[in-house]
Amino acid sequence: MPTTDDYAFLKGHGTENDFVLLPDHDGTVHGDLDPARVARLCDRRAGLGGDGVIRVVRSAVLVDRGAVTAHDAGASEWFMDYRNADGSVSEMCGNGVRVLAHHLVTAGLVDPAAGPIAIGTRGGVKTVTPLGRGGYAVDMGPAVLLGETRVGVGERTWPALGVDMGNPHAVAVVGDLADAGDLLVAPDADPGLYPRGVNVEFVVRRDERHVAMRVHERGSGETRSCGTGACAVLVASALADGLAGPQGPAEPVRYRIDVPGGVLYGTWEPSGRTTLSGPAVLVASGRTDL
Ligand SMILES: N[C@@H](CCC[C@H](N)C(=O)O)C(=O)O
Repeated sequence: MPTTDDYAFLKGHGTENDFVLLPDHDGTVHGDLDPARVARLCDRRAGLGGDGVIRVVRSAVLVDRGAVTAHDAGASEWFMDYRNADGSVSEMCGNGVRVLAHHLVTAGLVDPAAGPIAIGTRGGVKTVTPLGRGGYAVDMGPAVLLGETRVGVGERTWPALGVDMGNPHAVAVVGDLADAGDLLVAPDADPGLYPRGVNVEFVVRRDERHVAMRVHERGSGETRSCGTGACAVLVASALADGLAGPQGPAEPVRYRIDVPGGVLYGTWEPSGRTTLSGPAVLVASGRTDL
């Protein structure tokens, strides 16, 4: 039976996409992670505040429970059990997986000298490589193109490209990032293409291979950054700029992606795989009674 002493947490962020981390190595503390509890933890006034919760748990625990597939866990020791701020489950989080890797390294739970850190996610295993000074590169896997679609905010609509990065995205090029309005409610999107909701990115060009984005995250609202969204934006931008075909580029294409909370770099490889680089920061640790 867990006590409040078990309820350890850490708080961290990647380009200000912020998360509550719940160490629960053997899955004995948080059970199935109640959605209402996640929402309370993420509440910015009555809770700790966060765009999502990451339960730090051994992959084998979730596989044994039938909570995730053996494919998603692969040979990883650690799993990113990710929840959005409203308690809903997401397959992947590109900023969160760097923050989790940083925690595993700083807590001595993995040896960074042993090579890239494999982390299980519901979007498959991701490998994270420390770059030094709190920077990490993540092999985000292939981007799967979902085709042309449309998104809307209020009366305005835009053409968008659907991209699956393990989780679903729609990327719309806009004239000005302010065109997306206050993003207090989820943009309109095609429920046929996105039966489980979608993360929507609005993009403007800044320079050659340099774009800026805002995002409305499924289950969390507007956030200061989204790593999977940045990779979707990378792919949509490279296609729009004629630097790649649907299968990927002939040579690696690298973009700088400015987000409200900082700067990310994404690379689309000829193999079709994408890599995301950016910072990971831990800001607090403690115990919560929530
Ligand atoms: N912030 C994340 C994505 C988090 C999950 C997303 N809201 C979803 O529901 O798919 C990122 O950095 O990728």
